Amino acid sequence: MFAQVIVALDFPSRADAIALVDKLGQDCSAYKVGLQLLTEEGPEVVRELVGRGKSVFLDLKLHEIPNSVSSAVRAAGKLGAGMVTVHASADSAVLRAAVAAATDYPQLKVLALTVITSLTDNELPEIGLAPSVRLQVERLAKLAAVSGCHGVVASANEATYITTLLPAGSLIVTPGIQLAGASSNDQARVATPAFARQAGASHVVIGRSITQAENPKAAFASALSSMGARNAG
Ligand SMILES: O=c1ccn([C@@H]2O[C@H](COP(=O)(O)O)[C@@H](O)[C@H]2O)c(=O)[nH]1
Repeated sequence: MFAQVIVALDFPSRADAIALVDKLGQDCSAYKVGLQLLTEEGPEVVRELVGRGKSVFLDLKLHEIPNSVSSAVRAAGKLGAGMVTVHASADSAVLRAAVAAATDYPQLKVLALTVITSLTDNELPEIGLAPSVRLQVERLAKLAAVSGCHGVVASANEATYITTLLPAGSLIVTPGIQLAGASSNDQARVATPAFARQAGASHVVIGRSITQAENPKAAFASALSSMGARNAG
């Protein structure tokens, strides 16, 4: 299976985001909308992407009481989002509420966020988590599985063992992807697209390596070709 590339539209405006979408054209079919663009522009930008036939990963990183998470997941489904994120550490009741809310929206997949890719073993003690990223990811991936989530978000470095913890066909979505020669910026658990694909990621999320590249179309093509894929589908 080819891993699909999702380009993160971390932009301050709709105009900037859509300019990038226009540059990539038919090559890219999946985009991530996160807190910056959503807060700046509201849900209309998601509707616009969906209207253009793009698949939208709405990265809300929900961590709330079950009723609020459930309502937000329904709102994501109504917008036509294809994926939405919930912090796995919110607990199994919250994850189950998210999955139940998504059942009315067949296109919508609930992803449980395990450990954010900017963290390493060094930061976990100060936030009261398991002593290693590996252990914390394992705990939360198992929780996601028993709660019925469609997949998880983790770094590509954990993807291989995550595949042994989740039901077959689960999504493993990996941010922290670095193209050759690009900076890792604030990411800590980084990997190349080729590594992520080999490790079993179903999707790679790439932001700045593409959006801030001199030639975003060429950067996107290089990510695809390094994974042995000919197109985004
Ligand atoms: O653990 C996580 C969860 C989400 N993200 C998001 O992915 C992109 C990565 O952007 P880059 O510019 O390629 O670093 C960004 O939108 C994050 O919010 C993540 O990085 N790690």
